[in-house]
Amino acid sequence: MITPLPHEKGFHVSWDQIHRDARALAWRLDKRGPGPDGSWRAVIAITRGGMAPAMIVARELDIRMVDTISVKSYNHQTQAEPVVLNRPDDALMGDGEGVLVVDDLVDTGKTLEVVRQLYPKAHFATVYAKPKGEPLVDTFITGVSQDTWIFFPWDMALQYVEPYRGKD
Ligand SMILES: O=P(O)(O)OC[C@H]1O[C@H](OP(=O)(O)OP(=O)(O)O)[C@H](O)[C@@H]1O
Ligand SMILES: Nc1nc2[nH]cnc2c(=O)[nH]1
Ligand SMILES: [Mg+2]
Repeated sequence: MITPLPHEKGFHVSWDQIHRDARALAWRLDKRGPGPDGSWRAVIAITRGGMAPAMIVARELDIRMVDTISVKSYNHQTQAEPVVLNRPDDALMGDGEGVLVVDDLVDTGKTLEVVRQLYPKAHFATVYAKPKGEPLVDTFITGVSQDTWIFFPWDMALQYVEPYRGKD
């Protein structure tokens, strides 16, 4: 078990924001693949957080070959060693050349490290990146400080909040 780091700040991402940021990621990756026309062979989502961004990237870049690699690292905010629970066929993946691997974020980089070992020639893209994980990611959109916990819309619900005057 790895000791959890304190997260002093929260960065709350709405559906609208993740949609915009995942689109920006797709546009940045457009025509940057190793295909003759700059295309990518496939999009691989790192589940579960990478699934929504990977879907948006695949849609924007018109890539129909989409698969998943299942990696579990965190239980809520507590980190453990990443475990690969399921992965695509080796026939599709090879060494990863021409494949876009997408995740919602890179934090310590442990998850990407494990997937990179499996597919060293793949291109690794995340929507958000914390400083420790930046060396592990090839393309990302927004940098977030290490002491921030990112809250995604699929982990949240709208809630009643007391009026400001009603507190104390
Ligand atoms: O860079 P790291 O420190 O390894 O952390 C990043 C990973 O942690 C989260 O996944 P998590 O294991 O919580 O699973 P989930 O995607 O199913 O929520 C996130 O979606 C990344 O995949
Ligand atoms: N939702 C979420 N999952 C994570 N896994 C590692 N870091 C984070 C984070 O900041 N937010
Ligand atoms: Mg994840």
